[in-house]
Amino acid sequence: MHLSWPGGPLRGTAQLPASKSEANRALILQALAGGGTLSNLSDAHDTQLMRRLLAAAPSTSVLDAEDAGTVMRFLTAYLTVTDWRGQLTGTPRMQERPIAVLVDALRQAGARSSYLNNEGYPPLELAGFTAAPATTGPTALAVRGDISSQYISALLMVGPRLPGGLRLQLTGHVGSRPYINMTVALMQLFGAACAAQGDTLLVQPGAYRPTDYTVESDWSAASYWYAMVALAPAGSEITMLGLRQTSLQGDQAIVAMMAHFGIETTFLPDGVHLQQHAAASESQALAFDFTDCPDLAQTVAVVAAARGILVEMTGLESLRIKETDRIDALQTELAKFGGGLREIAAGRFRAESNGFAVNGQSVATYHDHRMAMAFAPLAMRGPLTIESPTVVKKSYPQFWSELAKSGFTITAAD
Ligand SMILES: O=C(O)C1=C[C@@H](OP(=O)(O)O)[C@@H](O)[C@H](O)C1
Ligand SMILES: C=C(OP(=O)(O)O)C(=O)O
Repeated sequence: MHLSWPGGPLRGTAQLPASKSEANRALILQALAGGGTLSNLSDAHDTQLMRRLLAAAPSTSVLDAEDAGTVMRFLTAYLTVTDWRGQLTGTPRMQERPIAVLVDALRQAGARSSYLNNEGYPPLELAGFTAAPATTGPTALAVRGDISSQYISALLMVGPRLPGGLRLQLTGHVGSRPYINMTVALMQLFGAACAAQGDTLLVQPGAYRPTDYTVESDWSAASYWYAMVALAPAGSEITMLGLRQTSLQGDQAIVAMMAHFGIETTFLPDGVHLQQHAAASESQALAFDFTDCPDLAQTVAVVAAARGILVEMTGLESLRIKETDRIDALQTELAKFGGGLREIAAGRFRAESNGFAVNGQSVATYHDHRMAMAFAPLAMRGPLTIESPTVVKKSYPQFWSELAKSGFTITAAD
C-alpha cells in the first residue's frame, strides 16, 4: 500500500478502536461470571477471536489462538479451570512465544497438560483439572514476572476458582506492571476480592458477579495519532474520542512522552485533543523506560529517529518475543531511512538518525500490526509503501480508513 500526505496541517477527529487488553479480560471475566453486558467491544481481530473461541469451547476440541498473545495465555488458564479437554494452538510465531511459566504454574495448581510440539511452547494438549483440596489456605504459586505479564493476568483471573483462592508471588523484575494492575481492577469490578501487597497478589475464592462494563478506547492505538501530529506540519491538531483521563491502560504514558516532542494533550469530557507546538527543541536528548509500556516502543523509536532527537530507550527486553522480534525489525526498517536503534550497552538502546529521509521506501511489517502503524506516520515526511497492510486488523482494523478520512492519500501497491 502506498501512503503519502498531500501537505498542510493534519486536522480532524480520529476514531479509535476499543482496547483489546481491556476487552479480552472483560470477555474472560464475563464468561467466568456467566453474564453481564460488555459495551464498546471492538472489531479488533484479537477481541473477536477471544469472543469466538469462548463461545466455541464447549463444543470444540481444537482451538486456534492464532497470533493473539492474550487469547493464548488467558484461554490456557480459563480452559484449565473449566476442565476443558483438547488442543490449543496458534500461528507459527505463536509457537515460538514461550508459555512454560504459565503451564508450570497451572500444573502445580492441578492441571494435566502436555506440549504437542516443543517443550515450553504452544500448541498445548489440555487434559483436565483436578484441584488439590483446600486444606491449608490458598493455592500458593510463584511465577517470574520478567517474561510476560500475561501469565500473571491469566492466573489472577482464574484465582477465585482455585481451592482457597490464590496467593501469587511474583519473582524477578516485573515488566508490563500496568497490565497486571488492569487485571486486578477489572477483577474487582466483577466482584472478586483481589489485593496486592507488594509483589504478592492475594485472590479470595468465590464467584464473579455478572457486570456491565464499557471498554475504553485504546491508548496504544492513540499513540500512532500522537506520532502523526509529532511529524506533521506546524498547526496540526487531532481529537480522539473515548479516552479517559483516569485509565486502566499503562499506555496512557504516551501523553507524557509526547509532551517532550511538543505535543500538548487536553483532556475533554470524552476524549483528548492533541496540538503540536513547534517549540520543542530538536537537540534535546531524552531517555524513556518502556518496562511498563512495551507497546509504545516502536511508536517512539520511529518519531525520535524521524525528528532527529536522540532518545535512549530501556526496558525493551520483552520486544523480542512479541508478534516478531521488534528490536530486529525496528533496526532493519529504520536503517532504510537513515535511522537506527543502536544497542549502546546491554539493554540500553538509542534511537538515532543521520540524514533521515522518507522518499519512497518500502516498509516490511513482519506479521506485526505495530510495525505497520508505527511506520505509517512517516508518510508525513514523504511517500512510502507499507507491506502487508492488513496486519493492522489485530488491534485497529479501521486504521487505514481513518488515515484516508484525515486526508492521507492511499493507493494499492501493484
Ligand atoms: O495483558 C495484556 O493485555 C498485554 C500485555 C503486554 O504483554 P507482556 O505482558 O507480554 O509484555 C502487551 O505487550 C500486550 O500487547 C498486551
Ligand atoms: C504484544 C501484543 O499483543 P499480544 O502479546 O497480545 O499478542 C501487542 O498487541 O503489541
